[in-house]
This record gives sequence, C-alpha cells and structure tokens, in this order.
Amino acid sequence: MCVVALALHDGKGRWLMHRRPEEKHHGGLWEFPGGKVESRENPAQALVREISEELGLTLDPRKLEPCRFAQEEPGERESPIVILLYTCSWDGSALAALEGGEIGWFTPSAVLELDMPPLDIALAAGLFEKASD
Ligand SMILES: Nc1nc2c([nH]c(=O)n2[C@@H]2O[C@H](COP(=O)(O)OP(=O)(O)OP(=O)(O)O)[C@@H](O)[C@H]2O)c(=O)[nH]1
Repeated sequence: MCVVALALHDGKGRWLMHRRPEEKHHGGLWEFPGGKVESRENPAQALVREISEELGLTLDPRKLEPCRFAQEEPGERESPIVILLYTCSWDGSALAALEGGEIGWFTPSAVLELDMPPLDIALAAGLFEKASD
C-alpha cells in the first residue's frame, strides 16, 4: 500500500510534525502528515488532498519535491506500506490539526528525539542528512 507524507519546512530551520490521535494505528506517535493514496490518484494529488484534509493547507503540487521513500519488510503486516516523502516550503498560511492529534514545528535534532513509527525514523534521518548537505 502506498502512503504519501510531507516534510514541510518554515524556511527558518523548523519542520512540521503531526502527532497521531491516540485511537489510530501508531496512535500518539509523531509522523510526517499525509495518508494513503487512493485509486485514481497519483501520489502528488493524494498528498495535496491529505494535507488539505489534515491541516487545512492548500499545496501547489508543482512545489512538491520528491525526497525519499521507505518501505516495510514483507510480513510486517498484511499489506506492507511504502511511504513516499516529499518536501515543500511553507507559505505562512494558517494550519491546524483538523483530524485530531496535534501539530508542532521542530528543529531537526528535536524531530529525531520524537517518538516516531519505524519508517519515520529512517525517513527523518535521511532527510536531515540530505538537508544539511
Ligand atoms: N500519514 C502517515 N502515515 C504513516 C507515517 N508513517 C507510518 O508508518 N504511517 C502509517 O501509514 C498508514 C497510513 O496512514 P493514515 O492513517 O494517515 O492514512 P489515511 O488517513 O489515508 O487513512 P485512514 O483514513 O484509514 O485513517 C498508517 O498505518 C500509519 O501508521 C507517516 O509519516 N505519515
């Protein structure tokens, strides 16, 4: 199953993370906002939809930069997921955790200290290695 996620940066060294609502899979963990790609969508369209639903933010698909991906091992669950991570810079417009949980802006070192699902740990480590190049 294909999941898309967004590493949104504020241009001042901080990145947006979302804490999942307790009742969801990986509840209480911090993740890059996003969700599952639905049939008839390409990944960028799915990300624009998910970010609008979750954060109330309208993304310009042309400004999404594919960054990296991470995948679960076979057998981890019935349909192992692959997460495609994109980066984008924030245009300063309003944001809110519209589907529950909470959001926050973090420096790279603070992101790496959050409790995250396994794939996010790998994605964040790679993202910040790349961001500091
Ligand atoms: N959105 C998102 N999901 C992630 C990340 N890392 C990770 O393991 N996942 C997992 O990917 C799956 C898809 O996530 P989701 O629940 O956000 O997707 P959704 O909103 O489309 O689904 P839903 O409507 O069934 O809740 C979940 O099992 C979630 O735990 C991440 O960084 N972002």
